[in-house]
Amino acid sequence: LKAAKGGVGFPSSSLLPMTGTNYNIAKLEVINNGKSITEARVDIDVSWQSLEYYAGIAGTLAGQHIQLPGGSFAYTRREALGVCVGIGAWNYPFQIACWKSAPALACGNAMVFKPSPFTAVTAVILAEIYKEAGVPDGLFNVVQGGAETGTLLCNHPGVAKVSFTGSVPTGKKIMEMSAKTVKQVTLELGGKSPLIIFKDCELENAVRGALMANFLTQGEVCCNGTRVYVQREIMPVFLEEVVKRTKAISIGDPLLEDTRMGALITRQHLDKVLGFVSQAKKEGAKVLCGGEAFTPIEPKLKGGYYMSPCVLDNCTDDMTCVKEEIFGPVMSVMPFDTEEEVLKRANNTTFGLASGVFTRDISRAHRVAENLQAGTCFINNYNISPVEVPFGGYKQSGFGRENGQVTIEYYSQLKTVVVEMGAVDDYFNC
Ligand SMILES: NC(=O)C1=CN([C@@H]2O[C@H](COP(=O)(O)OP(=O)(O)OC[C@H]3O[C@@H](n4cnc5c(N)ncnc54)[C@H](O)[C@@H]3O)[C@@H](O)[C@H]2O)C=CC1
Repeated sequence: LKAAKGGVGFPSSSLLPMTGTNYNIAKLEVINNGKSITEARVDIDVSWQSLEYYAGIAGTLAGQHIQLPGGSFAYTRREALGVCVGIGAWNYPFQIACWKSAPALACGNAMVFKPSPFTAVTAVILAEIYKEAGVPDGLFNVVQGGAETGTLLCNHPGVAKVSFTGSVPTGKKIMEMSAKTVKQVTLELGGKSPLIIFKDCELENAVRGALMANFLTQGEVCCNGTRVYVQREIMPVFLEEVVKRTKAISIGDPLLEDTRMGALITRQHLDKVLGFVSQAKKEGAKVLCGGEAFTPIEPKLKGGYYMSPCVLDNCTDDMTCVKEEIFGPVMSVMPFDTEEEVLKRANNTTFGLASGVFTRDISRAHRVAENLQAGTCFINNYNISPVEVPFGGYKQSGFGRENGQVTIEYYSQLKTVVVEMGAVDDYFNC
């Protein structure tokens, strides 16, 4: 691992060259996960930005001074919670480890991080980086394992908080286990987010946005906008463009610079995603492109878990592909007529992680953003997650936030200190 890592230290400029520490971590992330090197590099950039951001915030943590009658006063101290557990999913292994550990350490906590067993490697690299940067032993720890290890961590009486990224069913279990000793919990769970495209949109951007909303990391992105609602008048031209571009996505060796879609995480997951496409066909959806297992021409990639990105037409709100999280490169497209109607349909889900709207009408854009029941609404773009901006869900997509200043609230607690400057009341007359 050390050899693969190459260099030492955190860079301080934005997007780095294709050599050096970041590139080597990105390469390992590709091997870990199967995503393209281009995306992995962005993940690693976002990760070090998270470390720098919270390192900067650490020195600004402060309480409040509150004047009371008679010269007395109170003040608040922002204090650490103690040992925090981070449990990660396999889609953004290094980034999730950074998004959890950076605010945790900045608030003075220790973290025990458990990566997904499918992507065990890069969290260890993060531990090595912390060590080389001077973090004392024991402050950031990586524990490997699956559900059993996660269960032990969540039940441990010495743990103050669990921050979890993963599926809704596991999130519910984590909450139940944490309740036994009243641990604080942050849950970043799944989604089935709506992307609403109005007829007055800038079409080129909307089409690019739909691709951004569906096909990053082979579609294995929790906040993806997989329910694409398109206003009826522009449906034919939208479909033509989106299908043309989806067919042009280069699938194959994720370590090559030109590749834009790599392999899914496991054979089992690939079969599950392909199963969703078959089910969609049975329920009446029309496959406009993709949705099949894909074999790249390079002999070494035969047997890899590749599939062609899929656009489904003729979808209706009651179909399985529209209701359930697929977590693969499958976009379901549906027509709508009015704003009121599409908002009702968009909100008719138990999830609430993200949402998006494309329109040139600024009043409508903000009205739609206000009325969508989701933790994030992207206007005229999709899947942009700068570290300064809070990220998290509504409804069964979870609670608590990652990124942004607000995350400090989720990794610290307030102590109130009350100071009496006068005499204590003789309340009991004795
Ligand atoms: N909201 C968000 O930010 C994100 C959500 N996800 C969601 O995660 C899912 C895919 O990721 P997976 O790794 O398959 O999810 P998962 O829920 O199966 O596993 C996530 C993590 O929890 C651990 N785990 C599993 N059972 C556990 C238990 N009983 N107790 C404690 N830990 C346990 C796993 O080992 C893994 O580290 C998708 O549904 C996706 O939507 C994924 C990435 C980001």
